[in-house]
Amino acid sequence: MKYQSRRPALLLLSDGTIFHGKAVGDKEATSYGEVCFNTGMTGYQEIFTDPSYFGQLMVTANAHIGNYGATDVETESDKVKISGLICRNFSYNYSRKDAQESLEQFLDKSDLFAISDVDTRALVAHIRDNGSMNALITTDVENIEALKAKLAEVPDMKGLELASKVSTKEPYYFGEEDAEVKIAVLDIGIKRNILRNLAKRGAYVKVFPYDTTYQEMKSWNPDGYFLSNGPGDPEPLVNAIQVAKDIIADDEPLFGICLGHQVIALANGISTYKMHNGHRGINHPIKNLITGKGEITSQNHGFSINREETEAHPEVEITHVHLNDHSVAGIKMKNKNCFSVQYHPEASPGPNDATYLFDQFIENIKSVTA
Ligand SMILES: NC(=O)CC[C@H](N)C(=O)O
Repeated sequence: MKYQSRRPALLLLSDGTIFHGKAVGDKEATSYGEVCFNTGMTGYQEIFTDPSYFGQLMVTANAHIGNYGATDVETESDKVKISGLICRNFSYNYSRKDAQESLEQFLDKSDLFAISDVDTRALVAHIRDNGSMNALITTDVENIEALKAKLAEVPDMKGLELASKVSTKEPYYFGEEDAEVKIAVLDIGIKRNILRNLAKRGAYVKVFPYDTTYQEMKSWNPDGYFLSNGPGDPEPLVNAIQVAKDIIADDEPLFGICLGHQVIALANGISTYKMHNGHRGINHPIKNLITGKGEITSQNHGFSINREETEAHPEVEITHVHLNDHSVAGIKMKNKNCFSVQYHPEASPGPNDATYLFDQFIENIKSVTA
């Protein structure tokens, strides 16, 4: 049954282009979101559960998805966060000793709708040339005109606040209580591997909901602060930007990743913009301008910070640059204990070239607590 008579499905882009495929699974479904592609060859489970992808339809550029199955540890949050999956070949079978279930079973638990047998090479080229846009995937292949009207109502990613949709509702702790340093995290969509990386370096972490104020975080008496990755446009994150401003004003140790990096830039009056196409993959080249060394990094972002404004800023220095398009990949504040990167040192998936940034953060904290 799985290999025969599969339901026809299609992808409709907001520019009217249609790509045909087949539904994975047997249900009727329609899913909406901003279409984006990830070029990583592995790490699909980590990608699908990354909260930064909330509200996005994911195209996997790799030709085979699902062939190494799923586990309950290769996850970056409690459930699948992408709004739909578009792939070339979906593997119902899997082959790996440690896998616990098939990708189909794993996606079913989050009720995720996926379509396969799509010409993803043509699709990726289309999105690359025409830029990011909203789209839908559906099994309702006879009702395109009605679906077009619904697609037109899907909000644009630019200006969209999504952190509140994925942030924790209640504060929680991570790591050992008797750890050397205490770090307060503002959760605007955090990936688990960031928490693992902090705890592994001797930090006890308290994770706060997205709308927590600096004063509330400070009352826990942390040694340092962290602003997480997350979905959506950074600009509407009024509270997070205020929290960053307050931390910087008090000159407390601060580190930000991806959305957190963009929030730190906005707190410094540097604007952000929506990229033609984001960076999503696990082989993005970065140059560290302080050491002169190259890094291969994991990336997932559709917004970026304004390069000219950063260069002209008297208190902010560019520390890392993306070698493909020279966009800003990292900054630090010249006279404050604050730095951030646009990419993902926690990888998951991806290479570990940049994990030194977590060591640097712990050193930054210890330099003031010692
Ligand atoms: N991974 C992230 O934190 C992504 C940040 C932001 N949502 C962007 O797309 O640029």
